[in-house]
Amino acid sequence: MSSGTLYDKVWERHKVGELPNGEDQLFVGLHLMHEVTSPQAFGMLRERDLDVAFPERTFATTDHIIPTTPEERERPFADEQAETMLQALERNTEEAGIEFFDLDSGKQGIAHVVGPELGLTQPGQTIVCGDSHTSTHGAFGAVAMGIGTSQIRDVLATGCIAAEKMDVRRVEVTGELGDGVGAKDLILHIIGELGVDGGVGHVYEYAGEAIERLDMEGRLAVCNMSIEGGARAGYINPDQTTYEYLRGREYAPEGEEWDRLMEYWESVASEPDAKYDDVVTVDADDLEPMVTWGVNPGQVVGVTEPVPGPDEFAGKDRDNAEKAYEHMGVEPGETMEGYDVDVAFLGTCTNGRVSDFREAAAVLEGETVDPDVRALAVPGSETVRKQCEAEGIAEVFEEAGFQWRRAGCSMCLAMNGDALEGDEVCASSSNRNFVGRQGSKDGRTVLMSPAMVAAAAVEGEIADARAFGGDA
Ligand SMILES: CC(C)[C@H](C(=O)O)[C@@H](O)C(=O)O
Ligand code: SF4
Repeated sequence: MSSGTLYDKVWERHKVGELPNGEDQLFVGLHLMHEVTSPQAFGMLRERDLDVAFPERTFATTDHIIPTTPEERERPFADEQAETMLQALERNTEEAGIEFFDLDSGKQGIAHVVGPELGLTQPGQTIVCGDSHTSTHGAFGAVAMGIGTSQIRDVLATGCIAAEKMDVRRVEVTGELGDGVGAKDLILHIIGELGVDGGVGHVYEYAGEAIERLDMEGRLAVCNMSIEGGARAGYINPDQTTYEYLRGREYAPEGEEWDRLMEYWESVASEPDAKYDDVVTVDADDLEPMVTWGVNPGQVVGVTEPVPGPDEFAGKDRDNAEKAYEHMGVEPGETMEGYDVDVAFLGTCTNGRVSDFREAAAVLEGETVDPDVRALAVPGSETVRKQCEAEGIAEVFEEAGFQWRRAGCSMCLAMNGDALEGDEVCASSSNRNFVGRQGSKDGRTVLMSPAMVAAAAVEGEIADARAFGGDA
């Protein structure tokens, strides 16, 4: 078992007791909530006549079902199911006294974008949300994990969850990312190397030179996709980059409280002699912009590299590769560069932050979206949207021919009506390329960085963003 790691320290600090089934009872510092997974949990509380124990530790937002055009956001929504879900969240949060970042708050957005940017996400916390991409928040040096409905019920009723402690794998990233290669490329490469199931039973501690050099938004993108590599959570030890990002944010501590917490934050970082259950090394030198060729995030290659052939896989991986070639219509041995694209989608909890839009705007500046491409820019939050509008980034997108939308998950999961049609191919900055993920069973998703999405939008096919002098 690991010891002296941030994961161990934060876990022990929040452990209330051991349960007969071997799990631990863990106190939760921050609980984020969205409309999809919370209604059932509130229903369970009502059945037992229970109150919410720590409403001040829970924050709610609406992201999955929310329309992304101003017209469609008029209430009541045209989509009755979406309207019902939003009303349930409004009622539940109001009755419990939980702060809800609603459409009028100016703070609405994807839970994993909102938490960090408002300073709710802090180092050394235990953070949960009924959403698998809660791993995102680990970028601050927090133990952050997705939970299921019964755990949402438990955290609402008691402030605690029952959880099983995982092994810790240190993912040491050596070397330096080249120009036009960023955090998204790195995490896609890591998942390609370790496999989509590689992290099962583990949390990943990302460390090493290339990780330390990432800014907070890059670190968020890396930790976001931990779950796509099978890890229960992922984190990065807090450092000056973390503290500088956090200071001054709306919900961040101030004054003496800041000093007091800073001592705690510094104390939870992994010890230099910490013991890990496993250590793997990944090299960032010579990495290219990465693109997926298949139907899981681990089926990935560099943009100028050939798609691997069936002989390069064994067993289940080989079957999965065969299925992927067929669904995607890709030829082993060819590169993904030049693969036709119908839709370009920029946003999500992986790449819907200001730096992502800046990166894509650098590619789009003075360029025009291919007339055959439907291009959507969906900020991860209303805060991101307003910041991009203030910086003139939104204008670059609109002038190039992108639709500039309101904040939400949008076409990542297509729960809000933004969806692929037929067998459209989408160049997407999201995190999942599963069959049917973007709302059409024949739809095809190619995961890539924001700069690469912009390049694909302009070319109408997958293209190397480095040719645009894009600054990833
Ligand atoms: C709807 C939600 C429960 C789901 C998740 O847990 O991740 C979604 O956010 C996703 O990305 O598939
Ligand atoms: S943006 Fe996508 S991955 Fe993130 S929470 Fe929404 S649906 Fe899930």
